[in-house]
Amino acid sequence: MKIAIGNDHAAVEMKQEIRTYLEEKGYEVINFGTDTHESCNYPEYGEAVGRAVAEGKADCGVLICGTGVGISLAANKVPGVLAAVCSEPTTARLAKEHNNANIIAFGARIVGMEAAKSIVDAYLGAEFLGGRHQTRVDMIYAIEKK
Ligand SMILES: O=C[C@H](O)[C@H](O)[C@H](O)COP(=O)(O)O
Repeated sequence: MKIAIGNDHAAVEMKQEIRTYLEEKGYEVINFGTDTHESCNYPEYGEAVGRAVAEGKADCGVLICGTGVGISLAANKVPGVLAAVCSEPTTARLAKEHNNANIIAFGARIVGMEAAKSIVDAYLGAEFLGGRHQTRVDMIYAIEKK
């Protein structure tokens, strides 16, 4: 499974640790940066990860900025992306089970490292449940076509 990962300057250490954590679990991680503390603009990284997921270059994505909000907003502008900000594991699990989110986002200034790992684990361990949830996800994608 390929996971695209991206972040801004607020989340360099957390990205690096989550990247290593995922690689040690056997996932292939495609890093879109940033990898420096120089102030940068999160839309660039949200879009890059969003496009990688939407184009099938990655199976899903992980985005991290200060709060997870800005970088997920940017990713959600890419057609085909459903990026969900999650600050705890239950929401992360349900973002997959109910919403079929293909990107999970969180904030390095909001959650600690262990919580971040739990969020990622909960998301990656979940399966989309389909059924009534498929109907609703289809409705979300239909909004892109209006
Ligand atoms: O939603 C946006 C993110 O939290 C950014 O990481 C944050 O706005 C960056 O702020 P600053 O440029 O003050 O480090």
